[in-house]
Amino acid sequence: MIKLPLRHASAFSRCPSLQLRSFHRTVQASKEATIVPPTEVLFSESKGIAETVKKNLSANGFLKATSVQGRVIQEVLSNQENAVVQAKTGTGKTLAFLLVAIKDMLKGKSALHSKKIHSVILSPTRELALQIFEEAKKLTAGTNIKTSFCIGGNSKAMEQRTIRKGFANILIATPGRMNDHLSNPEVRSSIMANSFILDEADRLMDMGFADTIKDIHRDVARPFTRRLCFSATMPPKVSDVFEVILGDKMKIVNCLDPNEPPTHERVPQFVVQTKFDSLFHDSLSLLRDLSKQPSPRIIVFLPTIGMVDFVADLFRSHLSIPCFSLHSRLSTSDRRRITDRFRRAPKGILFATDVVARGMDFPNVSQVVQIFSPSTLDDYIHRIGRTGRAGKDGESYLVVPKQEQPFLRSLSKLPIQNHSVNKLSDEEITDFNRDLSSLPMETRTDIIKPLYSAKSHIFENRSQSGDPTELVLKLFGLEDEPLAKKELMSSVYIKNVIRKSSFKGDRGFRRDSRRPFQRKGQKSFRRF
Ligand SMILES: Nc1ncnc2c1ncn2[C@@H]1O[C@H](COP(=O)(O)OP(=O)(O)OP(=O)(O)O)[C@@H](O)[C@H]1O
Repeated sequence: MIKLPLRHASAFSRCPSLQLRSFHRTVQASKEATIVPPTEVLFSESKGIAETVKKNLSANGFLKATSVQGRVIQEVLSNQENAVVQAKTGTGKTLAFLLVAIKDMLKGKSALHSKKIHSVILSPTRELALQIFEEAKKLTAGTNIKTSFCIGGNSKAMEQRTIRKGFANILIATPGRMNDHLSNPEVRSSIMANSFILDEADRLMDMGFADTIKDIHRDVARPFTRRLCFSATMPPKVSDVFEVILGDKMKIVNCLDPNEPPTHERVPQFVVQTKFDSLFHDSLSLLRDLSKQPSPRIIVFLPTIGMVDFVADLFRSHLSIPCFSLHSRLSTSDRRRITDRFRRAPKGILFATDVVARGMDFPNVSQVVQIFSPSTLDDYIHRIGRTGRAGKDGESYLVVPKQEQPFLRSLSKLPIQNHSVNKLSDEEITDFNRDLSSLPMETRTDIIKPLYSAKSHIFENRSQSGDPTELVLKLFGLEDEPLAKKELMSSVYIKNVIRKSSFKGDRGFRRDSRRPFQRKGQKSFRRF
């Protein structure tokens, strides 16, 4: 039980970055103290929540606040302070910040008939922005509060009309599209923001959006605007950027018990370590076994857009369960359609990139499977957070080649157990390999190149991994295709990896998400 001194964040130094750095140190340091869980908070008895909103909460089955919601109601809703809020995945952070946005808006009676934008909420992905929009609509039903969204791929003209007509008191947006709109003076003059909220705040800073976020903050925030940053992970490296957003005074609400892992104990975590050329076979065998459970709803994360389509198409005919694939190269309408179909499917497997790794709240996801490791430990935490939400159970499987030991070492503090899959029979392997080899060589070679770039840390230590081109050629059934090897060796991805692998020794696993080819300080526009 840790009585975190964090509740008196103002006791920290006036310098916010020191506050946040102290926050990180304090959370780490306070091992021996005791966490005081919040008292049970019933929405119906909470101050600062409008009666209509209370009715909407009850109508949606939300009677009691979760831990983070209770802390936000008690420590943030009741004042005007900026705040950084950290809580585990799937614990209701969205509702927590929406309650603040609505309360801050209703504090001035004028807001009830206002045509202004009183709350700007930024999300790292279109899917998450739409999900927050749906939750905001439920909460504000029956009030005069209008909610809208601005996301890439949506009609910009229609969004501007919505803003001009005053139908966006709460505006949920992705950073790029929000920044576009802010170049329009009419949009800028429509903003009277009582709150500026960053959901998945560390991701927003990490995706190379930091400068864009600062630009939006400059155009949106007024002296009276409350700034809020929410996430399950707050790596120290974001402290400096937060300083620009949060100003010189902030409340730090940390719901993580530093004596517990940042993941959910009710979600057992397994790792399947395979030989490189058995990665597909073992992944398929695992998914086959998981598909036999009563209501299998599985999300499979893969490292590149090409791998998502390739593996989904290759596995589909070997699995007896609907398979969906989702990534950022699809149109917004296709992304919405696939997201909705998986959300409603009684059973199915969604193969995806990290486009759904954060925030996405698909109901009753039974397992998360990751084929190859994610880029960072935080990404691992967010990905497995797609299951075991709202107190439900789930399972997590990480299927990696033995060359990914450096990443597994970074998971050493998490309760991960080894798992052995039932091996495919020789006949099943022959059947699978026949399908694999029937795919055009160019298609398979094209998939390998970005995979090389995404997983180059595996290959840099050639003494451990062997000849990396041989490994991946064999995985894709191209070991006997000299043209494929020639094509690979001539590609820039491979040249960079081989150049970097000339450095001796195990470069170890990267602690941050900078791509291996990124020069220090280069923006990381991670596409997923
Ligand atoms: N008070 C509540 N009572 C019951 N269920 C709730 C409550 N608040 C939220 N939920 C449900 O919990 C689930 C997770 O909520 P939400 O997506 O906001 O989590 P999160 O903390 O934002 O997760 P992530 O860190 O992954 O973004 C949702 O299905 C939501 O409807």
